[in-house]
Amino acid sequence: MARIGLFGGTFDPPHIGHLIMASEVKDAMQLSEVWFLPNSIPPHKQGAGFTGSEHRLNMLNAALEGNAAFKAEPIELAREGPSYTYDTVRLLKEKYPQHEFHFIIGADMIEYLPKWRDIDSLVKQVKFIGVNRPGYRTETKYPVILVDAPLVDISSTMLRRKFSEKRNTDYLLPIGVKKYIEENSLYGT
Ligand SMILES: Nc1ncnc2c1ncn2[C@@H]1O[C@H](COP(=O)(O)OP(=O)(O)OP(=O)(O)O)[C@@H](O)[C@H]1O
Ligand SMILES: O=C(O)c1ccc[n+]([C@@H]2O[C@H](COP(=O)([O-])O)[C@@H](O)[C@H]2O)c1
Repeated sequence: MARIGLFGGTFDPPHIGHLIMASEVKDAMQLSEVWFLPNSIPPHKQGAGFTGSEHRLNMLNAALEGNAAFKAEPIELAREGPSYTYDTVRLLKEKYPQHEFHFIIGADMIEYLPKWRDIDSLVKQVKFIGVNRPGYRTETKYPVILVDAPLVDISSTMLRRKFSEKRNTDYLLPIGVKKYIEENSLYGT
């Protein structure tokens, strides 16, 4: 049985905060791989306007290049409607009954867990691994295993703003992702 981390996100764009947390959780929880799940329609960002799935998947692949234990799993992109984690976990458990899945979330999502679809069943299906994030609390009534990772106060929102204002983004995201953004004129570049 392989221990797999599932890391869901919008990844618009992926940044080093995502990579550091995945890497720290992999080490702390002795995971063999982390599968990054770009969502199709983020359940709590509906109507917010985000970059198309194809660009987000391409940016994710660029971010994960060179790490054989990290891969993009576009399972949510194949489904219509909001990407509820409950549906994703059910499908993955059917497809890979031999794996033990751990779902990685940042502290903003720990706070939001009470609002997740079918959360009381979901916590029985998958182990939640929570990572600290500046400005958010990690206390919760749900069974979340906490992993302490170096705090990085970077968000995709901050990066989208920096790109649109033509400000410096060096070292905040992988160089391949930055190149992709500039080549495809994303975020007003
Ligand atoms: N700097 C960070 N520290 C800890 N957790 C993070 C960090 N950035 C993102 N996460 C977590 O990564 C997951 C995916 O996040 P997402 O792709 O929405 O990135 P984001 O930076 O929060 O994006 P946005 O600013 O657009 O809301 C979520 O569980 C989120 O809590
Ligand atoms: O299933 C839900 O109800 C639910 C509600 C909010 C967020 N999520 C998942 O949490 C992950 C992080 O979400 P986001 O929007 O911060 O990228 C992503 O995989 C989402 O699909 C899931």
